[in-house]
Amino acid sequence: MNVIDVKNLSFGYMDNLILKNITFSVEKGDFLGIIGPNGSGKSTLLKLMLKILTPLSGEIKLLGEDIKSFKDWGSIGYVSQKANSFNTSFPATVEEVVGANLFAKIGLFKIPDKNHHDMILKALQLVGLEDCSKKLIGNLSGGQQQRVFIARALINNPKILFLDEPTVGIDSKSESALYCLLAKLQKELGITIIMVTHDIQDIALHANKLLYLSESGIISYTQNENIKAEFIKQIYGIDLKLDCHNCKNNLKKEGIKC
Ligand SMILES: Nc1ncnc2c1ncn2[C@@H]1O[C@H](COP(=O)(O)OP(=O)(O)OP(=O)(O)O)[C@@H](O)[C@H]1O
Repeated sequence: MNVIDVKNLSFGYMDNLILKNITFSVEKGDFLGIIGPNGSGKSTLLKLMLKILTPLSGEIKLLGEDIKSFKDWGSIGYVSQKANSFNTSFPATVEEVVGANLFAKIGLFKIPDKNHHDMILKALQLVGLEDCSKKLIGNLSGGQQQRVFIARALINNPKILFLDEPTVGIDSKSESALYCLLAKLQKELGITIIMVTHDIQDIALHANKLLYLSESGIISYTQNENIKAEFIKQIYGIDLKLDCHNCKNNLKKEGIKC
């Protein structure tokens, strides 16, 4: 089943056309990596799929429904690029940051009840931070903070999780742990993952589909898991070693369970 269908999509800011006649689809449980040079429109494409922006022309369907009439936004999780620039000196605890996404459900001035606390704890358990719920967000590492933002996006049990450059500013160990977490969400919970990134090596290793946006606003797209290295070679001219065995060994060495 397709959870996202994008057909002949075009978009521009003022008279600057960024995306030209783009068509692709994403199936339930896919991990789609969106790659491409700076300014090619990757974040813009995410914002169109999240209805933050409106297409110039073309069609977007989420979970089988036209985005124009789509209402089930609880099924959609989003970790924006701005999560990276969240003011972490703000005196909020981890559970308050994660619970912020519940206010749409419980109302801004209502106090969360036990059920809501359980939802927060479950989201924190998914990202392995259940012991940090009372800590101030500013006292966590960059990688842990990124996990908190993912927990916030997971709290409503989304079917699709969009992430915009979630590995910016975190070290390679935290980055590996993040990919482990995403694989867990994809494989164990069946969450469809759409991630914008510049990490060609890691995304080619972990995503099962890749979409490359060029500077001219056109996409190249591979749905074939077996030709990801070939796809990257054609676009970037570099040879990638997509050796998952090695990657797992490295994670083991770093003490990360995957
Ligand atoms: N609100 C805006 N108004 C006008 N132009 C914009 C706006 N947002 C983005 N752009 C322009 O649209 C183009 C695509 O931007 P976008 O952020 O989608 O690219 P990107 O591929 O995500 O880039 P990066 O890899 O640097 O994050 C860029 O040229 C950018 O300057």
